[in-house]
Amino acid sequence: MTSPAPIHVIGGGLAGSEAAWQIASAGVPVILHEMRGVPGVKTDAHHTDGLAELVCSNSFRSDDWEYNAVGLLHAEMRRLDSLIMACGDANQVPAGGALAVDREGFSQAVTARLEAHPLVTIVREEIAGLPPAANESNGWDSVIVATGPLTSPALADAVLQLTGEESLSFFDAIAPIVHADSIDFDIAWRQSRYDKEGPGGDKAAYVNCPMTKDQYEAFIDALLAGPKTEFKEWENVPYFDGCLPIEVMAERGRETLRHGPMKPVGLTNPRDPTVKPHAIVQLRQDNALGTLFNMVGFQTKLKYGAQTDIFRMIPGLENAQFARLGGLHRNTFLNSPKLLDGQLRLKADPRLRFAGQVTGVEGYVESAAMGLLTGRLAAAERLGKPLDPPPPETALGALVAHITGGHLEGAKFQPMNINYGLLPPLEAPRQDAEGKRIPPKDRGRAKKRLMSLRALDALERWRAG
Ligand SMILES: Cc1cc2nc3c(=O)[nH]c(=O)nc-3n(C[C@H](O)[C@H](O)[C@H](O)COP(=O)(O)OP(=O)(O)OC[C@H]3O[C@@H](n4cnc5c(N)ncnc54)[C@H](O)[C@@H]3O)c2cc1C
Repeated sequence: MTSPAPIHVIGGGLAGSEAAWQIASAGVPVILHEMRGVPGVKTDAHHTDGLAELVCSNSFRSDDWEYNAVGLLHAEMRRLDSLIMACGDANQVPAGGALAVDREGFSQAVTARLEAHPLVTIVREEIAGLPPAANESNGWDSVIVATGPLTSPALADAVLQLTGEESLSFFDAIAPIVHADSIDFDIAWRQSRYDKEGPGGDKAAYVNCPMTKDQYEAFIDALLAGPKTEFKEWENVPYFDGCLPIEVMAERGRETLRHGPMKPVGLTNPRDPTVKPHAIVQLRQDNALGTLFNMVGFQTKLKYGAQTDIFRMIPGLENAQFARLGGLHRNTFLNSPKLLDGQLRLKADPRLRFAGQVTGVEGYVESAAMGLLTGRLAAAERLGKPLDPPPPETALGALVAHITGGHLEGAKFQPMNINYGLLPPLEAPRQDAEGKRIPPKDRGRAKKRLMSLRALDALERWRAG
């Protein structure tokens, strides 16, 4: 039997290494192109030539599959023979409930496993533009682009040419995202400014959180005093006027926010219609499922711990659970909901699949997870047995569904971590398996466990075909 033509993977980071492993494991040859290792060529964040280098923290975050969405993603990836998880597990260092790894040992293990695989060829070179034209045997008809948040400029420019101005971002400006079921609707209410109807006919698209003068002043004090993350020298993220960090707006004057994202006009608090709030924080639906809301205009460089403390000062958000916190980073990522199909192929040139952070997922584990999926999808296609992605009840399927379609149309697409809000909602259980009443305070946690069990069950059914 003749061997199938190879698949090319560009970028040997978290996503590309995992994709290459999955392709080779399916019996398909793979050529992995990584530019680090060429003298003088590297990104601003990488320091070594090792594959799957962790550029910052050494943590894969929580390893708790029952109650944490990233822990669930770990569990799903382990069941699908993930190289990144196997090397992470083999190189773990003590970190409580988190999975943290010895970064050098981890990267060396990934590199060694790939180098030793007979179907993997590693080429140290930059692909400095669109991949070459395909012929019958060179394999360039199936390419996975996994070049990460710091994709080399030559390749990023070529993708930009192919997809158009609005399609590739070089920075993210992320406002915090809150789980809808953690908002206190005894305080917050739904209404659009001036009851203006949206294109879908909705006059109550926003969630509004009112503030008195004292609450506003205390909030501004906290914003000004809160610890901020510094930019690295090379990051040099420009502040665009439309998306200034909220604390920078506050620094420009104590009233700036009241005339900007927190302006209290065109809104009436139904519980106190005659009193005009001094300021109002608005949240807008962020995903098609309606389980997540983003804080409008609240992009921030505040440190994560400070964000939760300060944003829980907002009336209605005292018990907010954050699906993700805000940030501003250098980050090359596609407008995936517009550009990619459900197989993570570029609609404008379907021989190109994208994987990793460049697709608009965020984090080591999420990036590797997208590598795992694209590797499997590309290998299945090469073998003439196309595969559907896992169902959205799984963490893997939920991530793909979000970046390729679950993000709300019209809203600006911003990178996303895995979280339970991306999975189809479930009613919080009132009783446990033995029929014992679950107290209301424990129901959210019980719901997460049910969602995790549902996910692993759905994954097994998908795996069984
Ligand atoms: C400074 C920084 C800090 C971060 N810190 C964290 C953190 O602490 N925790 C976390 O979970 N996530 C973090 N992230 C986010 C993200 O999860 C990681 O960047 C992750 O490595 C993304 O995986 P990836 O495979 O998509 O990209 P990468 O791991 O960056 O891999 C991309 C690879 O492609 C190569 N490459 C680029 N262009 C080309 C080309 N044209 N030809 C050939 N090769 C090319 C690069 O050299 C690189 O090896 C951070 C990101 C940045 C930028």
